[in-house]
Amino acid sequence: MVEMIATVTLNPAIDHTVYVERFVPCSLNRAADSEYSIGGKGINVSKVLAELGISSIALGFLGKNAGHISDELKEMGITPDFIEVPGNTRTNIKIIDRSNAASTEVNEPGPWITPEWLNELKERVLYWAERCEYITFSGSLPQGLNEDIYKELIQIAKEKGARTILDADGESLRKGLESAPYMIKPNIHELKNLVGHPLDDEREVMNVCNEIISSGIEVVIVSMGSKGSIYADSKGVYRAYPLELDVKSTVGAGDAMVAGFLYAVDRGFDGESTARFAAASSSCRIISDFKRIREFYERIRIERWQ
Ligand SMILES: Nc1ncnc2c1ncn2[C@@H]1O[C@H](COP(=O)(O)OP(=O)(O)OP(=O)(O)O)[C@@H](O)[C@H]1O
Ligand SMILES: O=P(O)(O)OC[C@@]1(O)O[C@H](CO)[C@@H](O)[C@@H]1O
Repeated sequence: MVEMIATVTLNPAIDHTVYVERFVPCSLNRAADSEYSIGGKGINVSKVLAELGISSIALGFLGKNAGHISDELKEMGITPDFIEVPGNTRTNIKIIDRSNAASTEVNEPGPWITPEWLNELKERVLYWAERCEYITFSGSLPQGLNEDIYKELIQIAKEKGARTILDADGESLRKGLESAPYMIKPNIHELKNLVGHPLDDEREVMNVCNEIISSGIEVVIVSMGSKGSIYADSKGVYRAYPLELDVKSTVGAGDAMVAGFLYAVDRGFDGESTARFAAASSSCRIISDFKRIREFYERIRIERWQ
């Protein structure tokens, strides 16, 4: 059993999700429904872990407007250990078109983080890395942080013996890889950005995964939205095909995959079962119902590719 898991969200968010019957750009759209939820990728991982019965510690920066995030996390059984910073936590807008479940997202940049606050965060990562078996680092960077921040934090966590998981994009992902995290979960767009060319053939995606594994990263899961996912470790590569579901929103589906991966690791699953469980967890996220996880776990179609 995993001793403890910490999630790091440097740039949390309040997600304002607006549902419209049919989204028309450049016109007046009327909301059929609207909701606010606490988010940011690491916080979402913690929330799904809680759904799956696993407690976690949530770290990062919170602005003056976001004290309620810690309260809500506590109510879910998650331990918040955020640093309160001047400025506001961002509000990210998610417009969901109910006719096809497509999402249009507008994410704010987030508050400005000074070197002083960053040093405090490094102290907390160091503290929790000594006590946790796994630490996830997910999402975009708030203003003022350098793109090598994940590289540095992963190094700190690894030196204290924690296994690290990175879900990032662009330069922060590229630099983070230099510290060889235990696992990464790029989506297909992030992987294309990383390699710098299109990846139209899925076998090519597999080859890129194999290259990443040979560079010292132990597990790669590439999520491909409605096309499913590819899981790779040193023992095998698995292709998971998606279920046809009545999608409510795909926002946070990738974070649910990371949480599903951690659950599987916690239970000592093999590669195939881990790929299956991570996919099942993301399927639950998109219909907002984690009670069906066992059913989805059984139903997901998996092929061994290597
Ligand atoms: N439309 C869909 N139908 C079925 N499954 C889906 C759909 N969209 C996403 N999924 C499932 O969720 C997984 C993760 O999706 P995706 O690749 O969109 O993650 P992501 O881009 O990291 O998302 P986010 O950043 O919002 O967390 C997919 O691999 C798949 O299993
Ligand atoms: O701007 P980032 O940090 O890349 O992504 C933030 C975000 O879009 O990711 C989550 C879904 O994965 C949302 O809760 C949140 O709004």
